[in-house]
Amino acid sequence: MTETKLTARNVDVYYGQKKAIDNVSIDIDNGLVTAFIGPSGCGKSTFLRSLNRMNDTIADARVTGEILLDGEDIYAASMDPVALRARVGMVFQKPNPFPKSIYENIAYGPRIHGLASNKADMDVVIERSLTKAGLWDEVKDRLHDAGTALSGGQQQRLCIARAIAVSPEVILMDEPCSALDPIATAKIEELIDELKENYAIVIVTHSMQQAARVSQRTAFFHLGNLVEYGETDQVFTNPREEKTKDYITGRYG
Ligand SMILES: Nc1ncnc2c1ncn2[C@@H]1O[C@H](COP(=O)(O)OP(=O)(O)OP(=O)(O)O)[C@@H](O)[C@H]1O
Repeated sequence: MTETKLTARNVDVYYGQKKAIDNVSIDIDNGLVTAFIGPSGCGKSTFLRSLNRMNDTIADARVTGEILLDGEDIYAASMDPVALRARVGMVFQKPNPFPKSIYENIAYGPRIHGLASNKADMDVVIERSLTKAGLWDEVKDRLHDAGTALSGGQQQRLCIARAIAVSPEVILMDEPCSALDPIATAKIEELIDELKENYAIVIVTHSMQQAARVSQRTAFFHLGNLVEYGETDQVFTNPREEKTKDYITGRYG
């Protein structure tokens, strides 16, 4: 039995006068991976960013409608966006470690959220996060080296470890493999598969092969609309909508 983690109801997102997302409603479930696919500019990243209020950081962006996390309105005045982004973490297209050590990259979040009261507790959080991100064995002897000195794929796993360190409930990934080679991509995909047991994961991807490999649900966006949402197998093998069919058969995009 899956349980709904995030619910969007009639969500519009505007940049100034321009509507980039039009009346999207979707339930995102725990314990599985949901892929957002669709042609460039269809609003996948915009909608993803509305799920943890990252659009707040873009001047001009405005979100209307309702987004609920475990039934709680994330746009309510009482919701602290910093606390929200710990619960709904994000991994970006380009790995973006802080210009600090591997250790400090992960320690930062738990420290500001008060999740480790002393060095021993922090060490446990660091080891646990790096282990879950599949990076511990590769970096355990050089935790004080710069995060930016790692390979691209390792940096992306470091960013995943950083998101995990604050015990999120949801992890949003915006094309997390687009800057990585096939081997590093395969590692991240394996990791996503392992992580889904404990989190709701949403991944924006340009690669339909990747969506088919890693996700259990797929949402197809087109021109700001959510055209089709369903089990990944169904969307790819038996799409309900003509537009979805055109996209997955490569007729446009
Ligand atoms: N910061 C911004 N200011 C103004 N318009 C924006 C901004 N970000 C995105 N847009 C516009 O909103 C629409 C949706 O863009 P978005 O980046 O969400 O699409 P996408 O599906 O993620 O595209 P891609 O796959 O190319 O990353 C596009 O028309 C884009 O030009």
